[in-house]
Amino acid sequence: MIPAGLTTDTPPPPALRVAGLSHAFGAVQALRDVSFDVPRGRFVALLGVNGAGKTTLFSLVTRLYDSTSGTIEVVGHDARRAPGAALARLGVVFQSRALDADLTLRQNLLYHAALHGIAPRQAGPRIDEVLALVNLSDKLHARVTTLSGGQQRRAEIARALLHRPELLLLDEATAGLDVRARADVLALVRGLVAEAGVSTLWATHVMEEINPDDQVVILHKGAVLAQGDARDLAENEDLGAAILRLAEAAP
Ligand SMILES: Nc1ncnc2c1ncn2[C@@H]1O[C@H](COP(=O)(O)OP(=O)(O)OP(=O)(O)O)[C@@H](O)[C@H]1O
Repeated sequence: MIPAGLTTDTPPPPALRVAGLSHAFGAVQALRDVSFDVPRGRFVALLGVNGAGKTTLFSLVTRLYDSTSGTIEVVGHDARRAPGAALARLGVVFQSRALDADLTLRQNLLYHAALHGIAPRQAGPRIDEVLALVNLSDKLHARVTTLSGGQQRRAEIARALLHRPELLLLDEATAGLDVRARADVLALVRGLVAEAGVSTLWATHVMEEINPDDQVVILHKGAVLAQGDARDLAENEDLGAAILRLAEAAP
């Protein structure tokens, strides 16, 4: 007999669950027992200075490297046991460029649509859809080289959204942009979270990019120093100390 008000339904899995994840490059321990969740529909900031392990973490989640200890689940799908299902729900914007600079935006996106197995007939409308989401509809036939740095980043985000992922990973997405373009890209991603419900893991070393409503995971020397709501930063001594240590460690 189930008491009134309770149900047997299990809660839906988070967009991303990382549990006990470790990774070494030879003698270099890049990640140590890292655990955190990205809840559905949330913006989670992964904060860490250079070398903290953010890119290694992304490489493991995207299966660029095999994870041999710990687990990674994307919307409940184990990245190791069911990589196809996990990767289908994942969109990634890496630090390195993913678009061919000499091709037009349309040519680039058609190519990536084909890589994702999107049928040619569906690709056109899907490209229009993602370019509208990143405010680049008027650049469909522009060559990537003619776009500004901020527009190129937005185009990379459009590419990552082509297969309608539930989870978006962005690795230092504002790196190399001027102040205005940084703010535009960040506002765009926050809009995707708020309006399209895309769960997001935003890796950064810039504390100013974090809002009080965000959840924060602080990664330092491969380990999670602290995690929690950003608004608790001022009151939470552990988190405050972690931020301080992080700032002191920054180059
Ligand atoms: N392919 C590799 N071979 C050996 N060591 C590596 C390799 N990739 C990363 N590392 C090391 O692992 C640690 C974590 O690096 P990682 O690139 O993940 O950090 P990061 O937080 O993404 O920093 P950055 O923003 O500079 O890329 C560092 O000590 C780095 O030197």
